[in-house]
Amino acid sequence: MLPLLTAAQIRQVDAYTIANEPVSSIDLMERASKAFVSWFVNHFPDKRNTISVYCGTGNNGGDGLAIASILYEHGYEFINVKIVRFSNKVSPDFAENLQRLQSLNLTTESIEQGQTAPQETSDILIDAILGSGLNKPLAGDYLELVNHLNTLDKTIVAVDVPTGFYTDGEVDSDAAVLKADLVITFQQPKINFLLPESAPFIKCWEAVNIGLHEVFIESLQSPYLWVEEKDIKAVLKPRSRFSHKGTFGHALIIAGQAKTMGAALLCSSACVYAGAGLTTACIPESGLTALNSYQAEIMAVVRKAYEMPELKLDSYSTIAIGPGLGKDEDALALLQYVLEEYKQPIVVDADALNLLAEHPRLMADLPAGSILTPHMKEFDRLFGEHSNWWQRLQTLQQKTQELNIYIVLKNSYTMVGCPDGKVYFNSTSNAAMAVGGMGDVLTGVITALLGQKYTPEQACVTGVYLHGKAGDELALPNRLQVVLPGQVAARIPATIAKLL
Ligand SMILES: NC(=O)C1=CN([C@@H]2O[C@H](COP(=O)(O)OP(=O)(O)OC[C@H]3O[C@@H](n4cnc5c(N)ncnc54)[C@H](O)[C@@H]3O)[C@@H](O)[C@H]2O)[C@@H](O)CC1
Ligand SMILES: Nc1ncnc2c1ncn2[C@@H]1O[C@H](COP(=O)(O)OP(=O)(O)O)[C@@H](O)[C@H]1O
Ligand SMILES: [K+]
Repeated sequence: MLPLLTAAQIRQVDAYTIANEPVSSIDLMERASKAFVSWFVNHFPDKRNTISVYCGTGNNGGDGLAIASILYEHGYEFINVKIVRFSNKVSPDFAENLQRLQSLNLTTESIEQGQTAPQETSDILIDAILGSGLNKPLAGDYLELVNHLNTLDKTIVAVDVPTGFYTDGEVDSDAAVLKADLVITFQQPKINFLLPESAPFIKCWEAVNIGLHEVFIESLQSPYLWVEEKDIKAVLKPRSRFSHKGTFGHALIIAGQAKTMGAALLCSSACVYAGAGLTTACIPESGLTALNSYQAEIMAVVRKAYEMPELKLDSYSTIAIGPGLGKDEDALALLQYVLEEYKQPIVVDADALNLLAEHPRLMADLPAGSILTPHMKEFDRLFGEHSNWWQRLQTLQQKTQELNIYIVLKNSYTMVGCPDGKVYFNSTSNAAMAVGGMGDVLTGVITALLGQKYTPEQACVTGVYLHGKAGDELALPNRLQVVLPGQVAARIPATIAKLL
């Protein structure tokens, strides 16, 4: 897991690395700039590109100067360096890199205070004006320059952070930010890159490792963690030779209504594909034929209106409740029954979440370690309206600790909040997965993993990763704009196989 740090923590790590590793500040800057260029060259291999590098006079600008030199040495000939001299403060590494640059045959020009931005003829602009040192919203000359550059319709590649963008804390949707087509960021994605409010400012980003002191990074104990493939590989367990269906748990999925049987089918089917030994769906009578024809492997317990089905809850190793369940009295009675009778962690999704929101007293009855899987709207119904995602992230940490549960807050970088306050950010999934029913599949996958004796934390983190990865494997190679939930469910075994 890659710890995600705030800007203040990153400054600490930079300083610690320089003090404790055999690397000077200027060499660390050189390392970062080389890492930037190695990605840049991948994206823009044509050396005839005309490139303007806008450099502030702090360390972000220092990176910009080093990047200009390295690009030039790589054979990019058409480089203009534009030094934004709006401040009299100059960082030592900036000054040193400026001196180094002067030995190369590169055109540099300065943009002075109060001066309007000069003509721009380059195709690509590299933004090294301000980075993680941002400490107030842009104003004055900076604001004017950024607004002007935003009107030019050029390809903008930001160094570390787009100028004007806060890497943590609340993001103002009206903020003045130099909008980046690509951000090549150092060491780790910045926390706010992972929240939807970054969308207007950042089209895409890449993180490049610059070798900051990893032991010190760990020692900061950031609650925010980025999940990588190696983390999932370390958790997934291959099946042993003498295993049998009883080894992998019996999952009960309480879901579906006449008009929303699809949710029950998708959820139960995903549970089967994600490896549950046995899967039983508790569904309305009207859905039985659909269930049997959709997936022969699923067993059924039939519900009749106004009648509690006979459920021997203790015979199940795990229970999920909610997809397509509806919110009528029967649904509420079922939820209450499960909360009263079942003492192991359960998975609560969709309508069961909405029932919890309408009857918040029930939340105290959730078995310890249970998993809620809301999307943004369900989350706000449960815990109140939020005006931004940073606030939602804080509530996620607060509620998981208070209720001793896990919350999977679904998004393009789905967050898994844990009872100890940790939050995992998922690195898989894509917009082709924005299709109704996709969440039902996720619930099925998490439930199956829980039944296979993964801990609730592992079930959430691994389930979210596998679900997104299956969607990526289906959509990305062929640039599909749409993948269907049923396809994602059926893909899960192949996704797991690849990781094992
Ligand atoms: N050794 C290091 O510390 C490393 C730093 N790196 C680079 O250094 C950057 C951070 O550098 P700095 O801390 O020098 O900060 P920046 O270069 O981001 O900003 C420079 C200075 O501008 C001022 N400023 C902030 N917000 C402003 C605003 N709205 N209007 C006007 N002035 C403002 C601040 O005094 C700030 O220190 C990173 O983003 C990264 O690019 C990399 O070279 C990796 C190593
Ligand atoms: N733009 C996107 N990028 C990445 N993942 C997405 C995107 N849109 C949706 N998803 C994923 O699809 C699922 C949608 O869940 P949800 O909204 O509950 O769907 P439903 O209620 O229809 O089943 C979530 O796991 C979410 O992470
Ligand atoms: K920048």
